[in-house]
Amino acid sequence: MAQLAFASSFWETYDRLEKPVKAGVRKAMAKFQQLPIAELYADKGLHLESVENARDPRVRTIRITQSYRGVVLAPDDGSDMFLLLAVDSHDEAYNWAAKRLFTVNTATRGLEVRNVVALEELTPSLETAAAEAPELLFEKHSDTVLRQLGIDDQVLRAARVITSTTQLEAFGGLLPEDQFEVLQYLAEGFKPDDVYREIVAERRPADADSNVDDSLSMAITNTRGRITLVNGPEELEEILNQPFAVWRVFLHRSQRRVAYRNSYNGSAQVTGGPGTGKTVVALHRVKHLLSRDPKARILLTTFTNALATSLRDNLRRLLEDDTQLERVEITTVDSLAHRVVREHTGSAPSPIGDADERHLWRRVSRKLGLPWSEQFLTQEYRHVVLAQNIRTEEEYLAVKRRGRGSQLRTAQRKQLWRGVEAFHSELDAQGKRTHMQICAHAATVLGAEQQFDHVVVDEAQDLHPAQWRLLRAAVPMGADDLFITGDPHQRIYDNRVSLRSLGINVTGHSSRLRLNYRSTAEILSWSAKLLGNEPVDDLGGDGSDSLIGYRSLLSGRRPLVTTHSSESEEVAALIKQVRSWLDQGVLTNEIAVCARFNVLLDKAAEHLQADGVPVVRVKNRPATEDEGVRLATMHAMKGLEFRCVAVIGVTAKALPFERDITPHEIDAQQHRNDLFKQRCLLFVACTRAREELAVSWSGTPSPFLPGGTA
Ligand SMILES: Nc1ncnc2c1ncn2[C@@H]1O[C@H](COP(=O)(O)OP(=O)(O)OP(=O)(O)O)[C@@H](O)[C@H]1O
Repeated sequence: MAQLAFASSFWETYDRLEKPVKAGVRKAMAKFQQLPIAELYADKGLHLESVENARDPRVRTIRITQSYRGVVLAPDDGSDMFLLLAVDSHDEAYNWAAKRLFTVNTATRGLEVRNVVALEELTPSLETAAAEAPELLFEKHSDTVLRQLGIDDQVLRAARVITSTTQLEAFGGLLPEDQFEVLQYLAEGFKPDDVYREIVAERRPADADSNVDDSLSMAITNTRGRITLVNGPEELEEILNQPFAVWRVFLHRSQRRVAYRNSYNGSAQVTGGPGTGKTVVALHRVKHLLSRDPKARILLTTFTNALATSLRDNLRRLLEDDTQLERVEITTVDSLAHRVVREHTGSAPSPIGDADERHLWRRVSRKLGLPWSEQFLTQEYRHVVLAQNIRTEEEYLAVKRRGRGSQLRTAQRKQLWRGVEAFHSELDAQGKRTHMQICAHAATVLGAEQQFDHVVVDEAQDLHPAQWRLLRAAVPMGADDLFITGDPHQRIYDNRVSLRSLGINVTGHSSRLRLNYRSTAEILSWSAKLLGNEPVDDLGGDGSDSLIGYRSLLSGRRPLVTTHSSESEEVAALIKQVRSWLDQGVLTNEIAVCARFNVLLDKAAEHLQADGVPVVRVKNRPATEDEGVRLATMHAMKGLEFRCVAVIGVTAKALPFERDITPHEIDAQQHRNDLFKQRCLLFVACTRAREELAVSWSGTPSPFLPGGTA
């Protein structure tokens, strides 16, 4: 009987295989566990055969279905260990198999794979270009140093022609995994000793100096981060049957590298477009921190209660040991603030909702005859007063109103401050506080107690400075204090911060993920156009961010974009669309219908139910397995994902929604920010779709939509 192992390259696409192909994988793998090696080779159904012109003679293919082949690495060391590398359509599988070479890293002793054909083709032309280059990326490191870190002859030759980190990243997919990571660390300015400690020492087996076994089976056993060994039929069944569980076992190297870096000398930040696995990385970071220090207490935050519930479920699945979960508080920043204030004062704070806050500002404005709208006042209070923690009139008169595009002279500021005081008195009279005030209060309490050793923040792009102050106060400043993940392109609440000014410095510890695991390339490229050409402020407020290099390896149908003559016609078309997805075998809980406002969702719900389709509101926090097409406003779609998504009512009236847009003449900067926030909202909604996206409207379409309708 053979021993089975699975490589990360296989898992990266496994989830996307059609059901019959997955069944074929299960059947083929079961044979490996049942048949003696000689019978495996003789088995007509499996058809285990070598690949003509393969660069690695140990590469074989197996039959999965009529049109799909699996690629495996067969033992040549007398062992019975087979490694499943990939499953793809017939021609793709052979093409992939023929170009790959597998080697054992001399330093980490792990098994690595390279695209040897592409490397051979590319290196000579780059050598010519490098001869002219003013600077080479690795010129300060000698061959000896690079070799000690596991760089072999072919990679050394390639490394010697690389001129920039962009070029290194472009090379990345071709290079052996551990060696590429070593080069990335060096390119980031790490000293060779630190790279040895972070990568080589972490992975090299303890007995590597005395045991020089370089056999395939030993290398496979040594490669824990990229290869899973599977023992027995039950484990096989479990690993192949868990939907969406792949991320638990394998991280892409760009993800692993940030999640499992032993330690950051301070805070760290990970950005990336939708679906690049930021949440996955945050969860693995928590796992790493828990395992590294058996006493560590961790705060893991996200933006909504629904996302906190899903984080808890996923973390429970990821951790091997249930007691570890007890050391993690998983919550939203507002709930944390609420708890801290409640525990400190002995009574629960009473927060005021957004609508009531606006209403209160309207009252104050009218009462004092202020010349500003409630919207202007709400934003001034939020983006200036609370953001910069302004407590007195003197502070307000002196403050730089960052991010605001209107001027306020001293007399106007004095007048506005009267408004702030009146607003506070009204709140006091009602015994209420805004969420941000509760956060500010909690920050002062936590500052004295510091209840956590590490803080991991997901969906960081929408946090207000008051919320950041609370997070900063929750953990002592030092190594691995905050680990932050977020995407500035998904900023839907227009909170901009300077992390540095809040005592959070991620300089030198900032990484970007570029590979999208969720959506097809067709959905991504269409959705990216929704953002227009506005520069996007980065997460920490130090510069701008972009989606350059952001891509998906998955492909599928182009988004279906349709216009309708009336809302009723649009809803009727929606019912048809949902029916067609259900007919294709998509489950109700894998479909979401999303609109800007609840009125249209109510209408959609009514018609879907009348047609016999069960529905459930995302805000009611259904369990993952609960039946029902998910209905959500665009805001509630944050962080979620579904196989099929219908975004309806994308009209010029809804997006942009005029009431939420500051008029240009009142504040030009805020006007731009408000508009962009709504573009982001549509972008977030559309990028929740894994396989199919349908976008529709009736009447005049939203100007945010890329031109052309179906
Ligand atoms: N290494 C991986 N292998 C396979 N699937 C992965 C991997 N990393 C992430 N995924 C899958 O990709 C999808 C998106 O991941 P995740 O939600 O972490 O992305 P995100 O960057 O947080 O997205 P968003 O910003 O849009 O909320 C999930 O289905 C996740 O399971």
